[in-house]
Amino acid sequence: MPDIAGLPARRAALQVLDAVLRRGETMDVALPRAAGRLRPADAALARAIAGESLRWLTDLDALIDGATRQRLADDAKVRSVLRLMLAQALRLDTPPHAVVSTGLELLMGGPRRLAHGVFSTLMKQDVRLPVLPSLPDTVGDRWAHQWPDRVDAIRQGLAELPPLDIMLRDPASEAEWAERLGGTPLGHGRLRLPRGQAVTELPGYAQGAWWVQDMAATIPASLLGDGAGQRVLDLCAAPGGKSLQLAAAGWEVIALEISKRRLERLRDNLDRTGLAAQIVTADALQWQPQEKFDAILLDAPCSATGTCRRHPDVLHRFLPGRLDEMTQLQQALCDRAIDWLKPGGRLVYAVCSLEREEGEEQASSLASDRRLEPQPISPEELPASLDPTSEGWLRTDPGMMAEAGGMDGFFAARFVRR
Ligand SMILES: C[S@@+](CC[C@H](N)C(=O)[O-])C[C@H]1O[C@@H](n2cnc3c(N)ncnc32)[C@H](O)[C@@H]1O
Repeated sequence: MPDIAGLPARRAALQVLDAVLRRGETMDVALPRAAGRLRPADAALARAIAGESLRWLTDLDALIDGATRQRLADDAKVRSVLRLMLAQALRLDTPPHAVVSTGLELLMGGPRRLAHGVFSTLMKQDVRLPVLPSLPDTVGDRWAHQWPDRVDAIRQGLAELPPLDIMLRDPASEAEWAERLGGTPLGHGRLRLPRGQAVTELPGYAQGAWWVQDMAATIPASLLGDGAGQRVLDLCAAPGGKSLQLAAAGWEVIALEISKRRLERLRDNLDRTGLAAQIVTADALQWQPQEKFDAILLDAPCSATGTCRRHPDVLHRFLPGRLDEMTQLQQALCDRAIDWLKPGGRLVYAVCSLEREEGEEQASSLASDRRLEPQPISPEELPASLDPTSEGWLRTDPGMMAEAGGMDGFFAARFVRR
């Protein structure tokens, strides 16, 4: 029997939720596997349902728990199906009859009456989600402690899907592309477009005039400035937005990355934009360069909690116990990067993390390294709405520039090799 309309998208969304919550996979890995063979519209719907379920998971669970006499196990299939059903009704404005027909189908041979009862009760009660998404305790408690003045703004930034930010290959063409694409110029070749567009269909994509990159993610590479005649090592390079930026700024780029799979995106983007970088697939902890570099960008592997607006799965995959392992890896990478710099060479250390251990604390320890001298970031180097910290570092979070659509959480600090 053929599937009822819309069922494949819901089935894929359920698989993604399961992969993220039970196996700790990223949505970016789980989605292509679950939805890769679907029509583009169904794949987009699967992404939207899974994404909104993860963004509002804590609040959806509170609604489910309020409507069940016996608490459903965290990993019960019926709980996940209810999460998807409620996310569609409360966030995506899907008509209840479509939510019910597709949702119950996912529970063939299972507790369909229970799911139907819970969903109908909540709809009759006309329940609503809170204004700000509640955070899972693991990150909520940390951020309330680490960012007491920012945590509500961060939740506000998380509440809505982010706009589409792009970076132009030629920053001087900002006004032209702003008009052609109907975007808002953010300065230095950054443009902000309304969300929900088919990226590959937009003017300029096929010709490689731009690539997708969150506004905050564009800042670390820009801190190395113009690179004409100089060599830069992009130490953890994939999927490669920063390598493209560096190549566009005239640097001779050596893009090193351990993951072959993640490098495919960089290769595609280089082909499309006509920019050049030498790609090295290697473990940075084993590799040795032949010559030293004028600059190194270390966009280190991290918990990625700063990207929670675009990747709400990070909120549920965050394991405080893994932070030590991550910070040790970051330190080891920094240590090698310092040795590979020419005297006077610059190091930018960056992470897309809101965890101080991965950002501010790493920068403090680099500042006390005798081989390095801090090179503070000046306000003129940053987009108009941002200021450096008192230490001369960059710190962004998803609650900043909220009225204009927010930005990812990022940390960056710059140093010079003595
Ligand atoms: C934050 S991401 C880099 C994002 C990238 N700079 C960009 O702008 O698209 C960190 C990257 O480090 C890579 N990585 C992790 N450990 C590594 C290692 N030992 N050697 C090289 N790359 C590594 C990961 O595979 C991941 O792609």
